[in-house]
Amino acid sequence: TRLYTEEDPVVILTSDTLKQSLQNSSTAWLVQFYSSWCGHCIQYSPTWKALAGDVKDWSQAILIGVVDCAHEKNFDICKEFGIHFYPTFRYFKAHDTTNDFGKTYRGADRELQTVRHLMVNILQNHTRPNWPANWPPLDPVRSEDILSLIGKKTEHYTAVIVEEEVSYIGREVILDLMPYEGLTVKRAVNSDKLLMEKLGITSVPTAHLFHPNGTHTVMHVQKRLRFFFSSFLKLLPGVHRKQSTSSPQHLKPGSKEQGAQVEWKDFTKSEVYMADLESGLHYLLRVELATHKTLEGEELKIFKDFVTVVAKLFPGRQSVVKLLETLLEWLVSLPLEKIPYDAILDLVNNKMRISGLYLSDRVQWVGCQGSSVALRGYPCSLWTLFHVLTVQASSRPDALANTGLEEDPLAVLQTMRRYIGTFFGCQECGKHFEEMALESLNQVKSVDEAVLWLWRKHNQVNARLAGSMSEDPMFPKTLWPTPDLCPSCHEEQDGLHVWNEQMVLAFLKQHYGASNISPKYTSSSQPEPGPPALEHPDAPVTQPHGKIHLNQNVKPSPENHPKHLKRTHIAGDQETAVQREPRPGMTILGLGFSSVDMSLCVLLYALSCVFLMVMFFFFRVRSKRWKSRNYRPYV
Ligand SMILES: Cc1cc2nc3c(=O)[nH]c(=O)nc-3n(C[C@H](O)[C@H](O)[C@H](O)COP(=O)(O)OP(=O)(O)OC[C@H]3O[C@@H](n4cnc5c(N)ncnc54)[C@H](O)[C@@H]3O)c2cc1C
Repeated sequence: TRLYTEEDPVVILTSDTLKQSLQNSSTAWLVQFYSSWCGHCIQYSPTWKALAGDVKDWSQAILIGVVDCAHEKNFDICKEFGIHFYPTFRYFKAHDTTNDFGKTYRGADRELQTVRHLMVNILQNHTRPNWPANWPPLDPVRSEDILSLIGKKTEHYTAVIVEEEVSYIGREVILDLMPYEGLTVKRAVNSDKLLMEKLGITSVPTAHLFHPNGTHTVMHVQKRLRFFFSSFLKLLPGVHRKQSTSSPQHLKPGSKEQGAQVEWKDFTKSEVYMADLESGLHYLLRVELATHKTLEGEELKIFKDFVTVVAKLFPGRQSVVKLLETLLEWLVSLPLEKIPYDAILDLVNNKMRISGLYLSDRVQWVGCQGSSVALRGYPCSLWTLFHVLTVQASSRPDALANTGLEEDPLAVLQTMRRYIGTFFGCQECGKHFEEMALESLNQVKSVDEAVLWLWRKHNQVNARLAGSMSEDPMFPKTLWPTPDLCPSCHEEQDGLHVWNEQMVLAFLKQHYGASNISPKYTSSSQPEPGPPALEHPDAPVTQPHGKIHLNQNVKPSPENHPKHLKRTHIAGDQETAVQREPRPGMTILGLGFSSVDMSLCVLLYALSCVFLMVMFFFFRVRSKRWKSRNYRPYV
């Protein structure tokens, strides 16, 4: 196997792509020529990958590449570039037309922080003569340029990092923020006495933030580290990742899309919202599952396990938990090998009108709302649901007793893995998740490790998707929890950001714990229980039978979209509805019988047949015995 794959944040270069990538490139390059059989290269590969991940946001200025010189295809190109030893590190300037073979880095120190500083130097010095117009300056700015901002209204924020001349933090933060718009980051040095005096700075590094309205404040971060400064700036309101021209246009909160008013719901990042969890369950049970007409075999088992885990662990409202428990009882007690989806839907819709069971069919994204209808929503709620479930499994160890899943620290994660692989509409996501599970799930030995595993993998997905089309510019994908949510979770070791996992675990248990789930925006319109609903299948489709109302905030992605559902826009009613085809049922004497009714009938019929047969044989045996006992032959 190769040391680097497409999944890594490095650019894999070959004889076909190396020269054309380097020549007159809009970015500088730092390329490692390695050999996959060289022990040093193998040992060094995790550092190189970590470095590439660490500077992923710098990619408009400098890219990290690799060339495998042990690959037959690259023999000639490595010879042409004069590579004699492995690994060899070469850097190449941006906009270079000379076709040279780059400069070799000969330093013995290849630690991540040293190489990152080298990259800053490459950019600053090596590229200085023909500095690309779209690159932010890395040299310190003059005090006049900063002091002139005081009291001046501007269109965006300006952040000024004031530090020692030799410090790299300012330049690293400038590069970290390169793909973002809505702010400019500058660097100043503490030898600028006028600036120090005017801004009242007594210790460095520090940062000042000039707001668009002309005011300026000290940037309050819990730790004066690169990651804290960068993270603070990325999360400022109005600061978001630049969108490529092909990306969809995004909404500002409260703006209009397709004529429908998107009602923005205020929320806080430090809470989890029951409305998201319930909307996710609604989507899962009534939309995603609807693509499977019947459940049987492995699919049925996976669904049963999913319902078991959710019914036992979901810290939801009583009406929802009762509904899930009823669904579970029904699935467990019916010895059917094949269950039509419609029967499940009838239960989810509480067709039997059992008092106190209810799952709203309105989609209300709150913490999961996106700046556009196509972003966030369901997948966000699914992550949230599983984080909540892993935390519940660790805080309520007996909750899964007598389910067959007790004693298994992996119960929630395995259920999630199988659900995602079998039912989750985004197949690619399922494939990636399965790869991650195959790689390390077997190392999870306790329920606490399960909580951390899911957090780690979710961050891995965030890192992979940062800057991709599915990222909501208003909710950039970053390492989570961000320092504003959990300062003690973050530390720095040898210039590299590291997690304090003990703190992360404590934070996850608090954040996803039952007491941090806010009931705000949950719908309370529970219908009054009435007599069991017997409907004519041809009658106008009314809720809850068959018609699923989604408000404008939901738009299943094409891959999630059930094929047999018709999407319609209801004119005048700013609501998108998904209307199901009329379901096959049975009409007797004008009365409609649902699949639940039918299966109960069949079950009762079978039971009464068995009962009658038992009675028949019982009396036959008794009458034989009676006859033989009382038989007196008359001779
Ligand atoms: C299992 C799974 C696999 C996926 N794979 C892909 C994929 O391969 N490609 C793709 O394009 N999309 C994938 N998605 C969708 C993608 O991960 C996001 O869910 C989607 O883009 C919406 O992003 P979001 O901004 O709402 O944040 P999400 O990533 O959905 O996160 C939801 C919320 O969880 C919290 N959070 C963020 N990170 C963490 C963490 N590390 N630990 C705990 N909580 C956290 C935050 O509050 C965040 O708002 C996947 C979704 C799932 C459920």
